Amino acid sequence: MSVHIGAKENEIAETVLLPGDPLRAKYIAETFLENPKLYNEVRNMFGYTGTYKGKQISVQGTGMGVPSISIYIHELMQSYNVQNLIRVGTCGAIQKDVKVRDVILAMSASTDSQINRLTFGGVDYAPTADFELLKKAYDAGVAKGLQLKVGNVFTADSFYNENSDLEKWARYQILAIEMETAALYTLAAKYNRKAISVLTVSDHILTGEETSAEERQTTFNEMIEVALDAAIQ
Ligand SMILES: O=P(O)(O)O[C@H]1O[C@H](CO)[C@@H](O)[C@H]1O
Ligand SMILES: O=c1cc[nH]c(=O)[nH]1
Repeated sequence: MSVHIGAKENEIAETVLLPGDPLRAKYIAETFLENPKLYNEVRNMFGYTGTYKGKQISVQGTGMGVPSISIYIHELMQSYNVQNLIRVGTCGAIQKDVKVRDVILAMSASTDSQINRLTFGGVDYAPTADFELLKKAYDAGVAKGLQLKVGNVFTADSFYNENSDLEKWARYQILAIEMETAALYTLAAKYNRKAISVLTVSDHILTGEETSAEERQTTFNEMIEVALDAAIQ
């Protein structure tokens, strides 16, 4: 096992879905995977492996924010040789034409996290999705008839931030705010692995519109199916 993941060698698939919420990991495993086996309960950050349309897939909760996801994906890549990392997360929209319940593919991620500036001596690094996975996810969404939004998201270090200039981020074409993708793309690049973030708009930050619990579940299903269909292509 690694420090935070209690799986044995070979218990984790080479492709892993990564929700922030460990209960979303449980929901995905129990709803979409055949024969799901729980491999991690350390800190209740559930991880499961099962099969989807005949291919072995794992799903691992990451917790919220850059430090938390960084721990899990580091250990998945370094201790379990995971090759494909697909975040399935929620986000808050900041563009008028991005609606609650839309599914977003994050082509790139801007951030106020200092993690890359610390790594690169104050120089900016551009965290970017893997093109192959991005295309697979896009094709999977189109095949399902979804109007996907594709573009730059913003990975924020704080959920409650009084100082963020959302109008400026929107003017610079940021689609939505979430809290992990910049770290996912940067660490995947560091270890030469493939990563994509597939996000559901759970709320609209400008209008205050939110999804109901039931609507969230249905919309989450679309995001999860896009991620799983991209994983098996
Ligand atoms: O729904 P998840 O995947 O946790 O993603 C979003 O939700 C959390 C904030 O509520 C942050 O982790 C943010 O990135
Ligand atoms: O990080 C997040 C996630 C969902 N909604 C937000 O406003 N922010």
